[in-house]
Amino acid sequence: MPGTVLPPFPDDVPTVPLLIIDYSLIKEGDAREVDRLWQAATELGFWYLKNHGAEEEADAMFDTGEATLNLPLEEKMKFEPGEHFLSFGYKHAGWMVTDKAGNPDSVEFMSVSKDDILARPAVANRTYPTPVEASMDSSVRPFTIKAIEITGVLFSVLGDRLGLPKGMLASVHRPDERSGSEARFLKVAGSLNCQAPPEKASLGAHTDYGSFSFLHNRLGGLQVFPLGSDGWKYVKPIPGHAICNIGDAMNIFSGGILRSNVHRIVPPPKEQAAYDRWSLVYFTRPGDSVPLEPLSEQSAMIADAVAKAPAGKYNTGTTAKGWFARRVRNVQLTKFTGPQTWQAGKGTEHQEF
Ligand SMILES: O=C(O)CCC(=O)C(=O)O
Ligand SMILES: [Fe+2]
Repeated sequence: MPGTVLPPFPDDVPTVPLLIIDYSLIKEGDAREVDRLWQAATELGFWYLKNHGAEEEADAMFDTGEATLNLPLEEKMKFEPGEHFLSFGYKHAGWMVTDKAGNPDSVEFMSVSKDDILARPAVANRTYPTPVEASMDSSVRPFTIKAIEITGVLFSVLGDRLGLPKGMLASVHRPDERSGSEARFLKVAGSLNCQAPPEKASLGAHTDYGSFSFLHNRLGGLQVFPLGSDGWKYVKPIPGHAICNIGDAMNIFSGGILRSNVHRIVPPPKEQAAYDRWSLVYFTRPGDSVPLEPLSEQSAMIADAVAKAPAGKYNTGTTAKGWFARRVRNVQLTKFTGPQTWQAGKGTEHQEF
């Protein structure tokens, strides 16, 4: 709630020391900072981003998210996507499974399609609750435009380092091509968190479906499982710092060079658990029709990585839209028939936990 003083993140829980990347230096082309970004994207696939210039837009979006997800359940349920949309609209807590045993999640989301945000007043996919529609000009579109701009700069730098022709990554993420890109508000009610054990997943272990996630946290609860680690580690929220991560599509395009790391949400640690957990993310996903295959013909470095990987590992045989649809479909509680459904919804780096 605006004005609520949140308890600090505890200093006695295991955290992952993400690299802090300075966006203003990346924009200037600072060679050392570009090296650090490359290290973050290839080793863990998660990093903090400071000086990104979207701080005010993100704050305004938290207000929009609270106004939206604090609506009565009955009102929010009018915006459930139904069968024909991928994820745009409202997802109630308990709609998804969190693990192969079929335990339900406890996160609710409102996901707003980039195509709707950029098309308003026209409707590209659907409409959203009044607080979202009424804030399109004041928060939703300004935040989205900043997120698209920041993502474009990071992709340009990562594309150069991958040996891709200039504009290659931009061409598979054109804002004017219909895609699964979306701004998402998330809430986990404190009343659910404080009854749950600290290890109970609110959102199960997953990799992100798309290319890149630009995430904003206030309370803890996000955890990452670094490769070779002895367990889950919290990502400590730092004011003004976004949390960025690579998703499956960039992992596939790069033949595995960029990492799409597994993460999950658990109740915020210790005293923080009693509070509602709000978060905000902009997901960049490739254009719907883009084949999800390594960009080997455009980069010798990617071709070499693919040649060294097990045969066919990165050949999905589907488009970005097909990949997204498969993953969303198989995580639904009502479609769950056993561990095989969970397995059928997995992404590039799924491991057993
Ligand atoms: O709320 C968070 O911190 C993470 C959300 C997330 O991982 C997702 O929506 O994919
Ligand atoms: Fe995620």
